[in-house]
Amino acid sequence: METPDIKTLLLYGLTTALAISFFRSRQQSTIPALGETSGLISSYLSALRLFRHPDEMITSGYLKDRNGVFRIPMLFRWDYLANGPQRVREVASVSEDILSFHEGVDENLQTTWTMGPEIVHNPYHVLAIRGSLTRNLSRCFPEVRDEIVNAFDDVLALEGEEWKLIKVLPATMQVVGRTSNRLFIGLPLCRDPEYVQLNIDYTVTIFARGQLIRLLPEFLKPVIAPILSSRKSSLRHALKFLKPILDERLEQENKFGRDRPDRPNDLISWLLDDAVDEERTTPALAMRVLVTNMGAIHTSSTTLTAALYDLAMYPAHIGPMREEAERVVAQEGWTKAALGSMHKIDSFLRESQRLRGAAAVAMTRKVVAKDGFEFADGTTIPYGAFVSVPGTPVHLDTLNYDQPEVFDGFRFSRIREAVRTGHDHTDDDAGADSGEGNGKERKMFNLHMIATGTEHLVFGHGRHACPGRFFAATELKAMLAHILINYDIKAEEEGVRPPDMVFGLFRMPNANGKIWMRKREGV
Ligand code: HEM
Repeated sequence: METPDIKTLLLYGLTTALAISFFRSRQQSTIPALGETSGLISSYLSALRLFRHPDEMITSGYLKDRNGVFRIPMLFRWDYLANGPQRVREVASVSEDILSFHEGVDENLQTTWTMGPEIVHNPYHVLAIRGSLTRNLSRCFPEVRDEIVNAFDDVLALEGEEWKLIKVLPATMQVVGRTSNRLFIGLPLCRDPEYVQLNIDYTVTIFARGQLIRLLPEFLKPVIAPILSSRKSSLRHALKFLKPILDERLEQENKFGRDRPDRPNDLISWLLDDAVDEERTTPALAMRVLVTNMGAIHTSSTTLTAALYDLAMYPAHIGPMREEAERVVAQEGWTKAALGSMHKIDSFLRESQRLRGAAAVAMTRKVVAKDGFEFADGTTIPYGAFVSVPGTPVHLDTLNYDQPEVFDGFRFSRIREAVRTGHDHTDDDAGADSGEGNGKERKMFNLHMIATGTEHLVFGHGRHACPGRFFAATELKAMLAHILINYDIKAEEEGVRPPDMVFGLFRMPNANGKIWMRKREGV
């Protein structure tokens, strides 16, 4: 079969878009809408306005009724946004058969076609990440640390004490790609530039192909989506690297079982702990490695990039965090437990995520219950619709944070310190959504980088909160501490932070931004 040409694809896309928008413009709802609902053109113009000014528009919907629900115009549909801590808790806790995270991702990224239906219907890799991977972080930390040191050396390639202008995002992608794969697959593959690049590119490919496939009418997908999808070619490329390793590991597992002293402690073993039937094959395992990389690389490298822009923009934070990193490492060495004592570094990363890490919306779910999803107050979201919660507006709400617009890197460590020393007089139940224990204990926990809450949504919240965040926090804190101890850093232009890039509801740090770096004297 021949690949359809671009004109044919555009024609399909346009026809579908028009049909859907016609339907959309007629959709009735009592839930207030942002923008025009009355006509085809006007509703498209509203969708376009939302694409260009997402934060501004969604904030206006949020502030109109902080506990309400409102609709926003997307290209093909109306999405619902639920405001207020009570509704965030409801969305966070409802089961997959009512509000589905995976069906939502499937529709937005066309997972069925781009990665395979088993990723939607049997996401067992999530269990491996939340369980075994997280439990093994302390034990695997020496390898993670070793890779961080080597990767920064190789990628920055700094000589002597000369300042060098570094393009941040490509550098952090390489470092995070290598470090993640040191944990997932180990040496020497984690240092193979082609393998690392394949994993970096995979996410971009999935997003691009997924958007194209989304334009197709459902009845054409079984025929055209496999041609547009890169699923087979990406898998073939991954197998070039992973097949020998996976073949051997499956053979050993079948021969000797899992209880053997020389069983490697890596993602392959953690996946094999839960993989059954057709998942215990080389291609199926290779696909899970790709998918785990997809969750890990871009998220963590954009977080580190944003934090480095903040470090260069607000250099007064460098001294106290450097002092903390040097002191803790001198006392405890480079261990995962030592990172737990780096409160300022943890706080800085959390603050950077609060201001730069949230998109305009968070926690997107698809309503899959046939009767729709009903909030406790009776507000109902219809079957098939998408519901999310506002992201940036929550992080910038004065009800949640003091002077929310201000970057205050030690905002969270200061409160932790005040709670620890008994000088904190704010409400003991503040942010009581996450963490265990009562009062003081819970409040301390809620301020850690990995703590999610109704007022901190960068990792989502509730049953689908990012399972990789414990690893992400470990590697990011170790990376920032390493940078502070070993390098000097300053903005390309003093006082100027490269502007974030915003594409509709997505936000990321500037991909072309640069900072100056040099090796510190005497280290
Ligand atoms: C700073 C880094 C990271 C950020 C900001 C981040 C953010 C997120 C967010 C927002 C979600 C969706 C939560 C929701 O809708 O409730 C998510 C889910 C997920 N993340 Fe992360 N993530 C990061 C790192 C990682 C890493 C390192 C891994 C893998 C080791 C990972 C694997 C996943 C997976 C598998 C899911 C899907 C969870 C599910 O199916 O229930 N993430 N992440």
